[in-house]
Amino acid sequence: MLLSVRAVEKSFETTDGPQPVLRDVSFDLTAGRTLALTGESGSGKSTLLHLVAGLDIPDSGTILVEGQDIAAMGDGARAAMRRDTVGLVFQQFNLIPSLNVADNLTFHARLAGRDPGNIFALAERLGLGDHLHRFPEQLSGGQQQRVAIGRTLAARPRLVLADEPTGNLDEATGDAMMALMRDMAVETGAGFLMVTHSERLAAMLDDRLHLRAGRIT
Ligand SMILES: Nc1ncnc2c1ncn2[C@@H]1O[C@H](COP(=O)(O)OP(=O)(O)OP(=O)(O)O)[C@@H](O)[C@H]1O
Repeated sequence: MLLSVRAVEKSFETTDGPQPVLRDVSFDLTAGRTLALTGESGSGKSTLLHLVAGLDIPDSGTILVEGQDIAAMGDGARAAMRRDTVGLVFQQFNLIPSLNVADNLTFHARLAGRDPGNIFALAERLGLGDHLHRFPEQLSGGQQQRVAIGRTLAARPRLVLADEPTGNLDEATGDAMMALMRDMAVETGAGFLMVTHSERLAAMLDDRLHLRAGRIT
């Protein structure tokens, strides 16, 4: 199994004491499948995605990525897992301002020691074919977002995690980018987990997980 989440609980400390954010969350994601994570604002979606990405640790329960318990890993092993196995697409693009589009697109693949593949073909697919030599500040927000998506996918992660990755794009471009992310993830045999508020985007994926007040419903 690519991803197994079992009985995960997570609370955050507040001035009123610990506030439970995730309660008894369990699900699986198989390689090659796509899963939408939906739920109202504050239901715990981003918190769950951060835990799966190894950016935070659950209070109890287990998260296995390719059979490895990420809470049991040391910091170094968790960082290596994030670099080698997981690809993140967040709303903040975090492009490297001093690198042009071509070098931003290949950056993560090189960090992970992978061949980024045909960057021209990737740029064409992203609608960035004419922009490979531009720098991030010379791109629109939507174009920067497409670079961020392409950079993640060029590293061919086995688990692709996305948090509202098309939030800054118009509907048609957002749908096209979602389809591209989904297709590229599936083509490489990866699993794809995406947080979204959009019923339309959720319906484009194989399966759906809905959170209400931290529980799967
Ligand atoms: N680091 C933190 N410290 C304290 N509380 C937090 C922290 N991170 C999240 N929370 C709280 O946990 C709850 C769930 O937040 P989370 O960001 O996971 O929700 P979400 O479903 O992704 O919401 P949205 O759709 O608005 O992004 C919220 O009540 C939030 O205030």
